[in-house]
Amino acid sequence: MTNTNRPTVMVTGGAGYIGSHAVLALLDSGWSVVVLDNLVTGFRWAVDARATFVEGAVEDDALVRRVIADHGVGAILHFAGSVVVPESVVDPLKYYRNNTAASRALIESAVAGGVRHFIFSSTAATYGIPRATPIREDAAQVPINPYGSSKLMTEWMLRDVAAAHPINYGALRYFNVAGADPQGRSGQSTAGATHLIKVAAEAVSGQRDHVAVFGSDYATPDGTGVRDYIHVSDLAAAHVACLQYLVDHPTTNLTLNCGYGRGYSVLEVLDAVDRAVGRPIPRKMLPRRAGDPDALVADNGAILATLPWRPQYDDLDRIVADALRWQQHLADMQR
Ligand SMILES: NC(=O)c1ccc[n+]([C@@H]2O[C@H](COP(=O)([O-])OP(=O)(O)OC[C@H]3O[C@@H](n4cnc5c(N)ncnc54)[C@H](O)[C@@H]3O)[C@@H](O)[C@H]2O)c1
Ligand SMILES: O=c1ccn([C@@H]2O[C@H](COP(=O)(O)OP(=O)(O)O[C@H]3O[C@H](CO)[C@@H](O)[C@H](O)[C@H]3O)[C@@H](O)[C@H]2O)c(=O)[nH]1
Repeated sequence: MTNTNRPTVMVTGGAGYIGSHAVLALLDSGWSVVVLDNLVTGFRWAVDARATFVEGAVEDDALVRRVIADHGVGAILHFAGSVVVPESVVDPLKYYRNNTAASRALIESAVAGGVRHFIFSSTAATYGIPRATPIREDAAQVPINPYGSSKLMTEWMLRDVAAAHPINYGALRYFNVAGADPQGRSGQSTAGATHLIKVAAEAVSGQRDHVAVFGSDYATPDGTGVRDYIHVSDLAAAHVACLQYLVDHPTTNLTLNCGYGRGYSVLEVLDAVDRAVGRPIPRKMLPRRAGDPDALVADNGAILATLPWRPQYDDLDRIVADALRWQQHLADMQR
């Protein structure tokens, strides 16, 4: 579709965890989608058959410009990137290349190709250690790792580019994304996961013999880290709502936290997993992991006030159940 109200959407990283759910949400809402992904951590099978798939990198200027022109791309949802915080500490240049520099190239191609709308996967990691929680969008952004810095620089590029060129943007700062498509069409599939709920799901399916609890001396009610877990399908729906807003308000930009505004501790999450499977999954109390803040909880007042988005799956047990079901599906596929 090249109609300006419903432009074709290019989804970078659409073969990855969050991107594949956004592709489903866009397609289910009637948008035309072309996915661009180099499959470094994504999976070709994760891309719904209704979308066009192009294998390639966002920093491949010639390819990206050809895709924009050939498909009449009018909006980009940019999920592609490197996402492992501890890896960013040991290999920061990878993150400045694949997140910051690659995004710079993509944004330049977008401007050159006349793309009018751009949504960027930002992160609560741009806040660093918050002074106050819940965190508002106007809180200081002082990232404590290269991953967060690489993402913050992309937010700055978008701010400056939108002031200079006819493009508007949404910077969506995700809190902790978890769960899987309730219809079982996608989920978190990358091996070697570090995310708590994914790690716990691997322990349930027998791929790990325990879950490590990193730190029990945090300034939180039970001493373990507190996070705001958002169901990936609610997050995907927020992207569709954001896109429609950008199309309807072509001179407005949005920077929005994506979370439920409520935190759960590591132990509360593991209790939910135990409840779901009806047996205790072994836990090992370990020292703190480097760079983990005590608590990260979103103030989600802005997204609720701006978009018609309302969470459908704001329930830890539901998030855990969907994650476990997807993990079982992956295990069955590997058999
Ligand atoms: N998972 C979270 O909790 C979380 C939280 C905050 C922000 N984010 C952001 O959300 C986005 C998606 O994360 P995810 O968890 O789905 O990760 P993911 O690794 O599953 O998805 C990333 C996708 O991008 C692709 N990709 C990577 N580099 C590319 C490049 N240069 N060109 C083309 N494709 C490339 C990968 O193959 C993969 O399919 C990332 O930008 C991440 O920083 C994730
Ligand atoms: O095996 C594990 C894994 C995690 N944790 C703890 O669980 C909490 C959540 O950790 P994790 O799931 O790894 O997420 P975060 O480190 O909070 O980071 C995620 O959430 C951020 C936004 O809040 C994103 O920017 C990052 O990309 C994403 O990895 C933290 O307190 C961890 O210390 C454990 O105790 N054991």
